[in-house]
Amino acid sequence: MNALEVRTENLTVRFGGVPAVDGLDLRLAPGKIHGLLGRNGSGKSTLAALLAGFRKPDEGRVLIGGGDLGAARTPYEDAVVTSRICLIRESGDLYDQAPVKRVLEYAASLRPYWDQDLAGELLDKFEVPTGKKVQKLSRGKRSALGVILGMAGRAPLTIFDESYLGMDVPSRELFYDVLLADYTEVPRTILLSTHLVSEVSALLEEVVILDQGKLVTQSPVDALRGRGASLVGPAAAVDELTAGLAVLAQQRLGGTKSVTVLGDLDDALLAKARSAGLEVGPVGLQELFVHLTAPSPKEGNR
Ligand SMILES: Nc1ncnc2c1ncn2[C@@H]1O[C@H](COP(=O)(O)OP(=O)(O)OP(=O)(O)O)[C@@H](O)[C@H]1O
Repeated sequence: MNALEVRTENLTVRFGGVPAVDGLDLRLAPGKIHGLLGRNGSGKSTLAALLAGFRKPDEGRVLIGGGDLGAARTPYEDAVVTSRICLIRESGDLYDQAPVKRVLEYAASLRPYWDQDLAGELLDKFEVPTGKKVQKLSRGKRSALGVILGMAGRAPLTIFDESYLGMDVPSRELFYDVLLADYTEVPRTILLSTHLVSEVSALLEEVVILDQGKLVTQSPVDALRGRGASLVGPAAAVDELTAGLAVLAQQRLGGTKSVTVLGDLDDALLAKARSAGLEVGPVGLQELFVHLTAPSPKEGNR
């Protein structure tokens, strides 16, 4: 498996003295699909640019190693490392005046692991016309082109920074399917930066959550989802069993209620819930994300 490992040490970038990425110590294990989650302005794009070597940190460092690179090195101004990293941003970073086929040829010339057959297959699937200039593509087709470049590049570290936001729901679904199928065939380290948490949660193995440039948590998804539970069933029974617990979210439909609680449920409570006919499951990633990144009452906007 040619997948890169990413580490950051005290990684910091400031704009006008205000930190956008603030002392991050991270490790992205090789060969996994990681989610980079955070609210608007939390530092996701800045972090993605740092990992890809597009930007120099003000403090600390990024270390990329493993796969065919071997010993870890910093990506900034290192062409060997950056040729193995593909960052696709929402803007696309595409040359507007060029026809799609030129953009693809250019990407193929830069990317050591480029797969032309995959590119062709994805162009058909996403129905992106190769003869048109990039400038003439709709927003959704530009996003699809970004996704095609990111997937066909098969870079050992591939980062999608909200690059698929311009796509409609069926196209995003297609992207998730294509990503999973190709990752299974050719495992690499993938980082998906997004706030569409519920859409991508099934794809993710690990998540990094940022808030105001700081690390809130880095965890395998299963461990994170185990930090709480959801109980669904007759409203009266759900209310009785969740009284006094930390409730993250609740929903009622007729006589049925669903409540998400934080914290471990003890065995006695779980047994009671099951005997009352309630369904007990793990907490949703989106609900946890909202909880973990909720502004504290004293904080204003940045
Ligand atoms: N070039 C820049 N100049 C000044 N401030 C910047 C610049 N780029 C980012 N910032 C600021 O840094 C912080 C983090 O921005 P960043 O774009 O990394 O967040 P994000 O999580 O990607 O946000 P979003 O989800 O809205 O895209 C924000 O406060 C933003 O205003």
